[in-house]
Amino acid sequence: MDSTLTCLGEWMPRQRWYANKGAAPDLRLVAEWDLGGSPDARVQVLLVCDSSGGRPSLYQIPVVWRSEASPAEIGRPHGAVLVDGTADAAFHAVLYALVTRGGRFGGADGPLYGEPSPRHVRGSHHPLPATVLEGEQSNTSLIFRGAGRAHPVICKVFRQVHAGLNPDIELQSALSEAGARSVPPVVGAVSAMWRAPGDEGHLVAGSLAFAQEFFPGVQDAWRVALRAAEQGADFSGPAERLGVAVAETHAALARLFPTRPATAADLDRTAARWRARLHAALEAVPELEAFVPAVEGTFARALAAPWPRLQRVHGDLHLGQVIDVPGRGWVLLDFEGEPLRPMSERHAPDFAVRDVAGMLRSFAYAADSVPAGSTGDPHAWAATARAAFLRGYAASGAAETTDPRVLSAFEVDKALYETVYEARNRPDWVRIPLAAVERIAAG
Ligand SMILES: Nc1ncnc2c1ncn2[C@@H]1O[C@H](COP(=O)(O)OP(=O)(O)O)[C@@H](O)[C@H]1O
Ligand SMILES: O=P(O)(O)O[C@H]1O[C@H](CO)[C@@H](O[C@H]2O[C@H](CO)[C@@H](O)[C@H](O)[C@H]2O)[C@H](O)[C@H]1O
Repeated sequence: MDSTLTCLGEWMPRQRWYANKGAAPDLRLVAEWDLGGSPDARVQVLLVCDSSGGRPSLYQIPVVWRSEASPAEIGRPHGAVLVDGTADAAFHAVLYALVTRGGRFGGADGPLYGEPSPRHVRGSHHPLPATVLEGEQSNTSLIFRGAGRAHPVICKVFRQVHAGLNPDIELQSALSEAGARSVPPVVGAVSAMWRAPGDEGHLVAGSLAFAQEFFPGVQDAWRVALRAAEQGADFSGPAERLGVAVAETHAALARLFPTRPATAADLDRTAARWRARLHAALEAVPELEAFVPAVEGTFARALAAPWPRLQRVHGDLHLGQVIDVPGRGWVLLDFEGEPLRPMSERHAPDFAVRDVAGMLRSFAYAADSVPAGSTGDPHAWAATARAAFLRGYAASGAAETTDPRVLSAFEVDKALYETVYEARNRPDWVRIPLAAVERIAAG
């Protein structure tokens, strides 16, 4: 009869959030918490360490143990029915209570606890059943539509978990508390303490879930921009407002968290990371070899230019991370940074130009995704959106503008990151960042 870990090992590689695609997971249980439920639906949160990749990764797997078959079944360890908690109403109810009302559950090494935000108005209502947000997500988000006057809530269950406060929670909570309207109001969070899977096994605390108000009926800008690019419809108005919103968010982050001038050591570290990404991209997509001299040239020109200050940033800004909310304006989501970057780097002050470059790459991504034969000229569309975004960013006067040589280098670096990301997750899309590197190389 299969064990729980065997069932998880067969199920995890089929999940979008499983990072080490192509390998069989090598799993070890690190922590588990019993979160109640009923005798027919026992709710647990498991932390499992996967050592199949180069670097061990710790995954959060909420589960529900049921006696009857379920459409969200993971497997049947020891004859019982093990269900994916994110698709099960019993886990939804516990999660909603944790983020809106708080609570604490003991574990062998430390507790799992929920904390509502001090600004969140606690409701006594019961949520309607949650739905899982569809889409290509690194995590799993649940939407609670709520009853009565309660606001809908989106709760992101982090799949890869790390010691320390998740930057998504850290940055968005600080911005929201400072009154920024460019992030959704915070509802609450879930954290836990566990023994780190390394040799020393010391006790650490980390984030498991983050809940914010959900804006219903708003499409993410990727879908909106893609449609505009397909139709050749002008996007310069929204792009310019988006530039202003990103600049104001950068300025707010620079007020809320420490900033410092870039030193020679920062430039060396950045250059080393650019080169490491170039090598990773070459391994994933050997066709890039022909463009190496041009890429190296872009890096060298940037390193000779003046550099901006370091500060906390979004870290993975693209059109899929922003929504244009009627009556509120542009809202930025998901401040977790790039999923392929180590968490220690994502917590550190960085260059705001990384976000600007990410958004510029995204306009180009939309243009390169337009099916052949559509009306309009997608590349002219992207050029107009790009110029409008940069105009908004500079005109707001809120944030530092960066030397164009430094911006170009961050754009190439982002395209190299995208090459690796797409090779691992969506191989059919690799042609998009590859074409970008080729264009940059052609000058
Ligand atoms: N507060 C919100 N209101 C409306 N839509 C949201 C909200 N938060 C997230 N979304 C939608 O969910 C998608 C995924 O959320 P995100 O935080 O980017 O998750 P992930 O870290 O898994 O990529 C976003 O692109 C957006 O479309
Ligand atoms: O949203 P995530 O933090 O999970 O970001 C990762 O996945 C993104 C794709 O979902 C990826 O973004 C790339 O594709 C987008 C279109 O789907 C495009 O808008 C972006 O410009 C492009 O980078 C992102 O790089 C990755 O970190």
